[in-house]
This record gives sequence, C-alpha cells and structure tokens, in this order.
Amino acid sequence: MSPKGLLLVNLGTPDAPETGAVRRYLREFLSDRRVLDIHPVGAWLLLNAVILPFRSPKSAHAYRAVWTEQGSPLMVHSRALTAGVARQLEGEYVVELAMRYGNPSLPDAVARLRARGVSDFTVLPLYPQEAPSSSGSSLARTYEVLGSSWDVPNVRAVPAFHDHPGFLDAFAEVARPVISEARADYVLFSFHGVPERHVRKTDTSGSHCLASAGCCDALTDANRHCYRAQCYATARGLAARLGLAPEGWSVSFQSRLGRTPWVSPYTDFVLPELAAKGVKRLAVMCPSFVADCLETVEEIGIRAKEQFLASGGESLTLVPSLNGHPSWVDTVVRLVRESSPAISSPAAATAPEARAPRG
Ligand SMILES: C=CC1=C(C)c2cc3[nH]c(cc4nc(cc5[nH]c(cc1n2)c(C)c5CCC(=O)O)C(CCC(=O)O)=C4C)c(C)c3C=C
Ligand SMILES: [Fe+2]
Ligand SMILES: [Fe+2]
Repeated sequence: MSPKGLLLVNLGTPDAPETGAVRRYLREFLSDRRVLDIHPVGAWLLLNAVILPFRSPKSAHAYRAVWTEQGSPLMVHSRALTAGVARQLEGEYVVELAMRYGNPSLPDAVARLRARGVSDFTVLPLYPQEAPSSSGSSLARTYEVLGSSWDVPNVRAVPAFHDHPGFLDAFAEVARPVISEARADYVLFSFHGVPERHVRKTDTSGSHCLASAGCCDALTDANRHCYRAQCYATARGLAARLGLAPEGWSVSFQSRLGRTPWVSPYTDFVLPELAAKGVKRLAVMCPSFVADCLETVEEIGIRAKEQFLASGGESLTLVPSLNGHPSWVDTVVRLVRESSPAISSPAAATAPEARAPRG
C-alpha cells in the first residue's frame, strides 16, 4: 500500500535577514490576493513604490534582531515540530514541512511526497484560527499544487483548532510556569490582526461580524468561521485553563499593516492603557502563532516591552509559543489521527449496510 502523506504548512520566512531576501519574501507574500485584496494595479503600485522599498530594509533589521545560528525562529521551530511529528507517525505517514511563501516551497514538498509514492494527502495549516490570508491561502495553494497533476490525489484538510482541548492544554502547560515565575498581575492575549474587511468578507450570516461590540463573545452558527470570534474563543479557553479572573486578562490584535481599519483593540493602544490602569507585571501570550517568529520575539518581546516599560509598567514577559513542545507534538499527531480515523479491523472497514444481518 502506498504511504499517506502529511503536509504541515506554515507561513514562511525570508532565507536570510538581509534586505534582498526579505524583499523577495515580502514580494511573494504581499502579491497574494488573499493578503493584499485590493485592485491588482493599485496593489502592484503600492507594493513596488511603497511597501517593498521602505519595508524591506526595516524588516531585515528586525529579522537580524531575532535570527539564530540555526536560522529564522519560525523555521527552526517549525522544523522541530515536523521532526517530532514525523517520529511519532513513522510507518503511518510521511511528513513534510512546507511554507506558503519562500522555502521549503509547497510544490517542492509535494514533489518529495509524490516521489515516495504518496497519493493520499493530509494538509494541516499551522494556524489555530482560520483566516483567508493564512489558513485559507495555504489550503488554496495546496489544492492548486495537488490539482495541477494528471492524477489528482485524495486530499484531506485538518480544520482550525482554535478551541481544540489538546491545543489549549498544551499552550496552558507552556504558559503556567512562565506566568508564575514572572509574577504577572495581568495576561494579555495578543493575536495577529487582519483587516476588518477580511472579517466582513467571511461573514456567512452577512450581518453578524463587527456589527456589535459583543459579536465575538461566543461562538455561534453565525460567527463560527470568523477569525476574530475564534481568537476570542481561544483566549477564553486559555484564561479558563490558567484560572485567570475576568479582570485579569484581555484580548488585543497586533501586526497592523497599512491605513485601513484592522480588527481591534490594537495591542499598541492597549499596552499604555493597561499601564495607566496600574498593571505593573504583564505577561503576553500570542496564541495565533504556534511557533515563535518575528511577530512574537521582535514585535512583542522587544518593541511592545519597550513601549510598556516607557508607559510605566515594570515588566513584560513574552510567553514562548508551542514550538516543538512534546504536548504540542502529541496534539498535532492527535489532530491528524482525528481527521482520518484509523480503520482498526476489517469489520469496521465494511459499510454498515453490508454488515447488517441477513434475514
Ligand atoms: C497568525 C496568522 C497570520 C495572519 C492571519 C496574517 C495576516 C497578515 N499578515 C500580513 C502582513 C505581514 N505579516 C508578517 C509576518 C508574519 N505574519 C504571520 C502570521 C499571520 N499573518 C507570521 C507567522 C509572521 C512572521 C513571519 C516570520 O518570518 O517570522 C509580515 C512580515 C514581517 C514584517 O515585515 O513585518 C508582514 C508584512 C498581512 C497584510 C496580513 C493580512 C492581510
Ligand atoms: Fe465576527
Ligand atoms: Fe502576518
């Protein structure tokens, strides 16, 4: 029997912390119509005349602050996760890491799996909450790559795991000792933001998302696929596991790009508000990222910390992400197995009507 293939897909990162490499990465990333969803001519002009010339050197400088001897944090942690998952799934799945942008590219990862005889694919976008610009784009590109061959394989997608107990338990396990050691008096859950228009575009009810202050307070049929509502669901699940009092935590959104409104409240607005309210020792969790990356280590661990201290706070502790933590590896294995239940016996593999006693 040919082996099953598992593709773990993350966002991607530049090959080097240098302006040229960052420019190449940003060009591919921001040319994605699910990321920059404006008129193609406007997008081309904005990208080439404004974003690439100004942002590439600035971002390269930021990447240099977090780059390790093994490479970009996102890559290092994604590889550690992949190795752990591959070890546990040996004999069941062949596992490859793919990046939506940059390397290892999706077409290359798919080609490696194909070369091993894989014709049954499972794809797991490494984003807890679903957004068109993250998991949506990863899935669309995977389908495009797999669908471009003559013999189109079976493909199964692991759904977003924003409220999966394994994900929440693993993140709480990582956070508990860090929050305790930091003697934090408040926990901020800072998620990657998205433009408000993206949330409205995915509003299947047509009238729920961002229509009222409390529209993300519970997951309902109307907002089940709303990125912001899924972020709040994650935060509630973590706050409950960490035993946080209602006045001891809140949610914010980071990493805005451009001038259009993004989902709020914004992390860089919330930080001085918390300091003004008397929060002294702040812990920040970033549960839209399963691997530490530029947006956690630099944006929160360096810049947000400076901002909070300058606003009167005493300390800001970044809670590390799941990275290659054993409980997270176990959860990914569980997510994969749950998406494709094993057939345990020939009887279970038989259709129920075929098994019905003959009369
Ligand atoms: C958590 C999921 C992510 C969503 C949703 C997302 C949307 C989104 N991002 C940008 C613009 C940028 N993001 C950048 C970095 C970055 N973004 C994510 C994840 C999500 N993005 C990650 C994991 C990273 C870190 C990558 C790394 O190498 O460590 C960047 C590049 C860095 C920079 O210049 O600041 C940009 C640009 C948009 C516009 C968007 C939704 C429309
Ligand atoms: Fe919503
Ligand atoms: Fe991003």
